[in-house]
Amino acid sequence: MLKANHVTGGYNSSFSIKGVSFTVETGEFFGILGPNGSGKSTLLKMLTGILPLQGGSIIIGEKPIHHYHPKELARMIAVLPQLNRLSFDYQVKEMVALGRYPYQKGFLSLLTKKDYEIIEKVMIETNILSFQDKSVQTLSGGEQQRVFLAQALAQQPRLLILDEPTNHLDLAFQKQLLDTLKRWAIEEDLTILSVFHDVNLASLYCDRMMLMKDGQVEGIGKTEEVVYEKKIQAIYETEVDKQFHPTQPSPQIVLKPSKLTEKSTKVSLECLSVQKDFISFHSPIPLKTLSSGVINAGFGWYSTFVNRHVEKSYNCDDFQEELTSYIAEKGFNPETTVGMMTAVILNDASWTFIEKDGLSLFIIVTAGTGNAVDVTSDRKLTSNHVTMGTINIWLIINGRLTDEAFVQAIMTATEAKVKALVDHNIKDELSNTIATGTSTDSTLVACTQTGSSFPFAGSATALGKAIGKGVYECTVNSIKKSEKRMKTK
Ligand SMILES: Nc1ncnc2c1ncn2[C@@H]1O[C@H](COP(=O)(O)OP(=O)(O)OP(=O)(O)O)[C@@H](O)[C@H]1O
Repeated sequence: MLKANHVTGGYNSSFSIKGVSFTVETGEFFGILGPNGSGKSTLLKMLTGILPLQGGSIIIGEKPIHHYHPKELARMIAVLPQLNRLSFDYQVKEMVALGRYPYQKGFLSLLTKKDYEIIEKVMIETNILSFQDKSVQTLSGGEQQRVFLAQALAQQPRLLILDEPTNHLDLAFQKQLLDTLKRWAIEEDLTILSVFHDVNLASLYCDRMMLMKDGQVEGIGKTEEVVYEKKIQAIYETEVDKQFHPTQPSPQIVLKPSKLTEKSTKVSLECLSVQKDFISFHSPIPLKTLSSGVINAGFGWYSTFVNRHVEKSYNCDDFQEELTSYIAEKGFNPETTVGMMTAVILNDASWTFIEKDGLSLFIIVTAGTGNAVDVTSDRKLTSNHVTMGTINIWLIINGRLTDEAFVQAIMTATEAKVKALVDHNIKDELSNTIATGTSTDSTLVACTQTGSSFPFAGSATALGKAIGKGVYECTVNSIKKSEKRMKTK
C-alpha cells in the first residue's frame, strides 16, 4: 500500500530525514515512534505531499505520490493532523460532510444519498451523532478530535495517516478511537499509519512499528521485536522497565522514577498478628508480592496479608467475593490485601524470623494434613467442591528480589514442604502413597524491594537454604502441633 524508498529531505535548516525506507501493507496498522524532534511529523509531511522530497521515492498504491491528481490523492489518503485551534466555525455534521469532497463531481454539487449514509455511519462509529448539530468551536478538544476522525473516515480513504490521534482524549475515548481504527483496518482493509508518543498504546494496537531518532530509522518490526528495554532506553535516553500487558502479548514500558531518597524500611515480627479466626501481617510499606492467594493472586504490591481460618465444610459459590467482604469487615483494605483461607486451626501455625549472615526473612506456615494428596498418584478427582487449603506458606523477605528469585523462592519452599511431608510419612489416604501436599495449598513471597539484593533464591544460595530449612521446620512443627492437639482431644 505504501512504500518509502530512501526518503530524504526536510527544511532548509540543519534538520533532515536521512534515507528512511519502509513499507506498509494493505490493512496494516503501522506506528511511527521516536523522541521529540526525531522527525516524525516531518516524515508525515513528506508522505502526504506537503514537503517535497530531496531524494528517494514514495509509492502509494501503484504509483509515486506526485503522479496523483489532488482529488484522486484525497480518495486514496486521509490525514488527521495534530489538533490545532480552529479559526473557522462549522456544524459538526457539516464538518464531517467536508470529508465527502473528493467524491463530488462538479462545483457546488450536492451530497448524494450514499454520501449521507456514509456520513451517518462514521458519526455513529466515532460517537458524535448526539452533537451533530453543535458548532465545532463549542466542543472540547477530545470531541473535536473525534469530529476530525469522522471527517477523515468519511473520505473513505485506503490509507489513513494520523499524527498523535489520542492527544486530548481521555482513557475511554483513547480506547474507543483505537478500537474503531483497528476494526476499520480489519473489516474494511483500511491501511493505517500513525505517529504515537505513547509507546504502550502503540504496542497494544499496532501490527508493526518504526522507531526514529535524528531523522533516521532505529528499528522496524513487530511490536515485540522493537519494544524492549535497551532499545527504548537508548532511543529516549531514559531509564525504563519492560513488562507485559496482563491480558495481551504486548510489551509495555514503564518509567523508572529517580529515587531521590530511598528509605530502607524493614518488616519485623511486630507486623504479625495471630487471632482466633485469622492471621494477618501488616507491613508499613507495600511489598512486592507473588502469590496464589484467593484474592489478589499473582504479582502485585500489597501491604497486608490475611490467612483466614474456615471450617472444613466451608462451601461458597463466590468464595472470592465472600473473602473480600470478610477482609473489609476486619478493617483491611481488600485492594491492598492478599487473602488466603485455611482449614487449619490457627494455634497450630508455626513461624520463624531469621536474621543472620545478611539475611532477614520471616516464614510462617499453617499446615494440617487433612486432605493430603500425592500429586503423582492416579487418584480420581472426586467432586468439584474442594476443601479449603491446609498448607499455606508465607515468606516475607527484607531485601530486593529479581523475578527469577521470586519464582525460585516458591520452588524452594515447595521442595521443603514436600520433604517435610515425606519425612513425616504423611499419606494420601486414597492412593496410600506418600503425599506431596494437600488439595489447595497456597504460597506467598513478599519482599520490601529495599536493602540487599538477591538475584537468586534456589538451593545453591544462602537465601534458598534459609527458605528451605525454615519452611521445612515450620511445616514439621505445624504438623506436630496439629497431631498433638488431635491426640489430646
Ligand atoms: N517548519 C519548520 N522549519 C524548520 N525546521 C522545522 C520545521 N518544523 C520542524 N522543524 C524542525 O525539524 C525537527 C523535526 O521536527 P518534527 O516536528 O518532524 O519532529 P517530531 O518527531 O514530529 O517531534 P514531536 O514529537 O515533538 O512532535 C525539529 O528539530 C524541528 O525543530
